[in-house]
Amino acid sequence: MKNQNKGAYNIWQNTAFMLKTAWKTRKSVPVLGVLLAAATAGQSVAELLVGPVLLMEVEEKVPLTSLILSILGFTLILFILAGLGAWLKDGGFIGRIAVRMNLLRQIDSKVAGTSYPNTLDTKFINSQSKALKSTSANREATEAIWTTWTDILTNIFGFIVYLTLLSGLHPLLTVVVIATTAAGYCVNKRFNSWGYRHREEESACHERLAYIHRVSTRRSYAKDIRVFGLRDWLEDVWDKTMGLYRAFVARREAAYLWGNAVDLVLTFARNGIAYAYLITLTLTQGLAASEFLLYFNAVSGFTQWVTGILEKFSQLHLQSLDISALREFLEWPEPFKFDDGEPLEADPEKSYELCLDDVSYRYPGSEKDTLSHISLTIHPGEKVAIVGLNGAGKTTLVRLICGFLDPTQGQVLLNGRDIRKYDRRDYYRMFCAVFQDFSLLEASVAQNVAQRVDGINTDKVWKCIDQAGLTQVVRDLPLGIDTPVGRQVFENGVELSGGQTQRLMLARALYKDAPILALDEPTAALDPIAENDIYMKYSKMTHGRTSLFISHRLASTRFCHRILFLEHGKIAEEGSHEALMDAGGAYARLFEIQSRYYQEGGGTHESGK
Ligand SMILES: Nc1ncnc2c1ncn2[C@@H]1O[C@H](COP(=O)(O)OP(=O)(O)OP(=O)(O)O)[C@@H](O)[C@H]1O
Repeated sequence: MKNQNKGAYNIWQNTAFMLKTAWKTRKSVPVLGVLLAAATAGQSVAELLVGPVLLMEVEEKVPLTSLILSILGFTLILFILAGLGAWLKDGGFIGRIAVRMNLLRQIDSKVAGTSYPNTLDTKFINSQSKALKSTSANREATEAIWTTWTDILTNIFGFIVYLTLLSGLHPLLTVVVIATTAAGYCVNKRFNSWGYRHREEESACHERLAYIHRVSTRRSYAKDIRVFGLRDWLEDVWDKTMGLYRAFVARREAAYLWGNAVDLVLTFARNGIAYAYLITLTLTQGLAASEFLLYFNAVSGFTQWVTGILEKFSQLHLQSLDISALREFLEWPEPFKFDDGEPLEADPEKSYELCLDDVSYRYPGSEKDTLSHISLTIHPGEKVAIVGLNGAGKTTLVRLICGFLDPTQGQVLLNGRDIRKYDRRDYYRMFCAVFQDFSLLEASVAQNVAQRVDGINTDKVWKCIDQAGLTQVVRDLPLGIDTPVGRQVFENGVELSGGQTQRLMLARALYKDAPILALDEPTAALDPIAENDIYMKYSKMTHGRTSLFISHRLASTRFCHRILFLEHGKIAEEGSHEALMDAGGAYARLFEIQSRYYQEGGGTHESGK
């Protein structure tokens, strides 16, 4: 485990990373930063010189016209440098945002493409929120680092010019100024790292607050919040978390306060020594007023440059830690093979056999296996149902078959080869799947069906919509297949009912035309007759194709060639519906109970089949 006070990369490595990113996104960003630093330092030097130079001219009694020309010259230089500074600052702004957006996009891409188990891993999720924080605003590390580096360069330019000016004074003075400032920097650095060392605590508060915010504002919670009076609960959790966060911030500020106090004492001592020396020099060697003014300003300015350099490096250190956290996220290890895996071509005309060889699976942190010692072969073209009560392990089994999870023991084989060998993205191309949670896009009907923006085959979209039984519904929409779905992005978007959405998902699965179909209870929200109708439709559409149907409503899947009845993570019974009914075991008992429920309690749908 790496030290939390240190990032995986140092300041220089992170600066190089940002330069590389900027070079690919906006080359102008670092260039404008350097020019801005030169303009700002130049302005400061001009401001330093204006008083002493004019005073010297007065002392030397130069003609009035020369004096006026000097004043005008300085005014012009200051005007140009200030204008140039403002122009460079504005010019770099958009570029800096573009670089940050590039990194944000990389985070999105990592999240969307990462190995599925990472998405269930709390450490990955925490790392993700740190990475998101570092790219979430203009003031955050990935954008603020440019300002910090510009400030450092400004201070270094100023430091060099002022050092040259002060070279006429005693070298010990320069040593004292640098030494006290450096000591302040070291103390500050120690205190400033407090925030980073306690980032997990801060991140936990942010996560919880963000969750409450999501629940409070998400439409899907709106009804429950009202019916169950969840508002009080939400407000309670929010208040308690805010209390924890406030306490955290108070501790952090206390740590920073100590750092600032030590720094203040050192600054006081440093300036005191410097000014005492200058005054002694004036009294003993009789410096001219213009020289006194120049050195006086140079000494105070010089300390400011040195402090500036060290303070900005301290700030850069914090920003570097944030950038390190971002890079660690982007480089988060992938347990699955992607580009380094063997390619696999999904051919709907080819036969595929899926085999689970003594497969067990245990969720990370769990004390027992969710699935244990499952051995199963799904033959090409076979329709297999996986049924069982809630929590039996059906979804977990589908996750293993679809390659979202790898077994903790045993192997999943496709045509006899361990699926871990393949590029996982290629393996996913083998499946068209519909899961319990729909992933409806805020996009047009056609884009939802084809899952792409360009190159949509509209004839195929209409065909799939027709097969899914949605033709009339889509024809009645204002823009047909171009009608946007959902109202979060589009004002004129349409809201589809549960059944219509289900059919749209069916059309999407048909459009994908993959060799294996997996349905994980996508019909849970539908009534049994609608569920049966949908399952039969899927069955018909995917005729001859290997298919998996998961349901806890046993009647929905009795058309399948084989039914696996899952209990406590094991295949308790297996066979056709008729064979299982004849056996009179747990499946038959559950089927009777469910049939009775639908006949007596829920309605007459099951009896009607
Ligand atoms: N991400 C997870 N981490 C830990 N345990 C999990 C996770 N997902 C599921 N489980 C556990 O695994 C067991 C099986 O869950 P699974 O979702 O596979 O069952 P299921 O048969 O599909 O249930 P349902 O019919 O309710 O969807 C449950 O006890 C569940 O709590």
